[in-house]
Parts: sequence; C-alpha cells; structure tokens
Amino acid sequence: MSESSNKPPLFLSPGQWSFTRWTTIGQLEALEVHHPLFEARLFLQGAHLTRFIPRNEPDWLWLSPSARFEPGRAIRGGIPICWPWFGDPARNAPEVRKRIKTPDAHGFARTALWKLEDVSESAHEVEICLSLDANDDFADVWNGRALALLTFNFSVRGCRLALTTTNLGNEPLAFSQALHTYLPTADIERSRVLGLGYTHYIDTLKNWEYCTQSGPVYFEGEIDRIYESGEPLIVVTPGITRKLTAVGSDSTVVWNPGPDKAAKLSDFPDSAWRAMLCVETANAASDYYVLNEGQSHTLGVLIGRG
Ligand SMILES: O=P(O)(O)OC[C@H]1O[C@H](O)[C@H](O)[C@@H](O)[C@@H]1O
Repeated sequence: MSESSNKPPLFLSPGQWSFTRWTTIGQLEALEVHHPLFEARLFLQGAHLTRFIPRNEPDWLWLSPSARFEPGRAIRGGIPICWPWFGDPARNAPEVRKRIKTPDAHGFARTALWKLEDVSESAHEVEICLSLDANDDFADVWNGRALALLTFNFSVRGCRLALTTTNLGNEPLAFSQALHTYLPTADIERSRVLGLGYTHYIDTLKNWEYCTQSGPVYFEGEIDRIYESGEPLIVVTPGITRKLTAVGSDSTVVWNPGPDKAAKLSDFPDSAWRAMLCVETANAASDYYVLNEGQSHTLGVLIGRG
C-alpha cells in the first residue's frame, strides 16, 4: 500500500487560496473550505468529504460522533469512495473479482492517500480535484493500473462529485464502485426514499434474492439493497428533503444497519442507526464497468435540495 507522506504538498501553500486551507483532524490532513456561502471538509485520505454546510443550514452529511481519523482507517460517515470494487469481493462479478487479492470490502481508495490536483474558487463556488494513481503500490491487494480523478464542486445549489476512472493498463479492466453517501435524519422511522418504485433490487439480507420495490423505500430496521436504477431520487427526512441526481450509474445501494448490526459496526454508536441512512450512487452487482486500454468512465452525483 502507498506509504507516501500525509503532509500537504509544499508547493500548494494556503496563501494561494481565499476560502480553502489545510487543517489536521486527528492524525489526518484535510482541506477546509470556508466560503461565505458554504463550508466543506475534505480529507486527503480517501478523498473523503465529511462536511458540507451551506450558510445557515445544518450539515448535509452525517458523520459518526465516534469517527476516528487515523491513517489506514476508513472514516465512518460523510462520503467514502468505494473503488475499484464495491462491497464484498466475493459478491462481485467474476471479471471484477479476479483482480482482487484481499477479502476486504469496498476497495482500497477509501484508505489510500490521494493527491491534490487543483483548487479553484469563485464568488459562487469552489472546485477541488484529487487523484489516485492505482499503480504497483497497490499490487498486494489489486491487479490493475488505473487513474481515479475525483472532482468536488461546492455551491449554494449543493455538492457535486464526479469520479472518473481511466484504464492505464493494456488489457480490459473491470471494476465496481460507489459514492457511499451518509445522510442525516432526525428520525429514521419517518424517513423514506422516493424514485425507486417498480425497480428490481437485490436484497442482500435475504440471501441476495431478487425483489421488486413497490412505493417508497421505508426504513424498518436493517436494510441493505442494491437497486437496479440510477434515476434521480428524493430522500425525505423530517423537515429536510434532498435530491440525488446520478450520472454514469445504473445501480443505487440503500443501507441502514438497524440496531443489531449497529452494535457490531466499527466507529458507530449503538443508537446511531436512528440518525443516518445511506443512499449510494453505484456501479454495483451486474452494473460493473469494463474499460479498454485508455478508456474512461465517470460516476457522479449531485446532492441538492429536494
Ligand atoms: O462497514 P463498511 O465496510 O463501511 O460497510 C458499510 C456498508 O456499506 C454498504 O452499504 C454495504 O451495502 C453494506 O453491506 C455495508 O455494511
């Protein structure tokens, strides 16, 4: 795995930016955006966004109160980047699975150190681009050569992520992925996801059985489903509605651990399942991608007001 320093690059001094600056949270370096219209916090490890707060609003993202900020440890909450595979390697398509050399779920990108490529700022928005070169440093966990470029755009309209994967190898590359968004809710039992009616889904809690959704998705205890849809979604929670608009995705994961799994999850208070839900913009299950040499694919999501 990459052992490069997690110190910010010297050539990018904070003085060059008006709204963005380096900070250290726990043992990790992060970029903090303090724009007159919004705030954001983005870790170099994992290219992990943990905060997006438009002025006079609550945080749009959920972050576990017991999240830990340590090298090599996935942050619980925000938007983990699952790449270049989503979920349990054994549950991926054979073409994806054959490149994976570890039983670990969700790929290595969420704990790898990404490189800052660019920050651009204006009176209306801030855009930050990070890259991860999946080269031989990752040869112990994955067989492939690829570049991941992730652009974050923050504005009063919301926050947009675009993750572009380019195959740098000389044979076809199969991969799966997800932008694993944790959203807050004041009450999970009064929350729902609209836009998935009549969609087929895999219920991973029922031995990966195929089912069809009727009406909104409600949260009644543990839920862990892969929906075969990348259509726009509305997430309704008490007093707050969000719209998630995906690009490059034909699958969406809806997850809440419920009380029993919550008690076993790392960095997750026992009762926190009542305060969060995950709606993950994905290329998962049969919706994996195969790129020929030099080809690219972009997976993105715009999280806006509903
Ligand atoms: O605990 P993690 O590795 O972060 O995974 C958290 C969750 O991620 C996804 O939503 C999966 O569908 C779940 O099965 C998994 O439990």
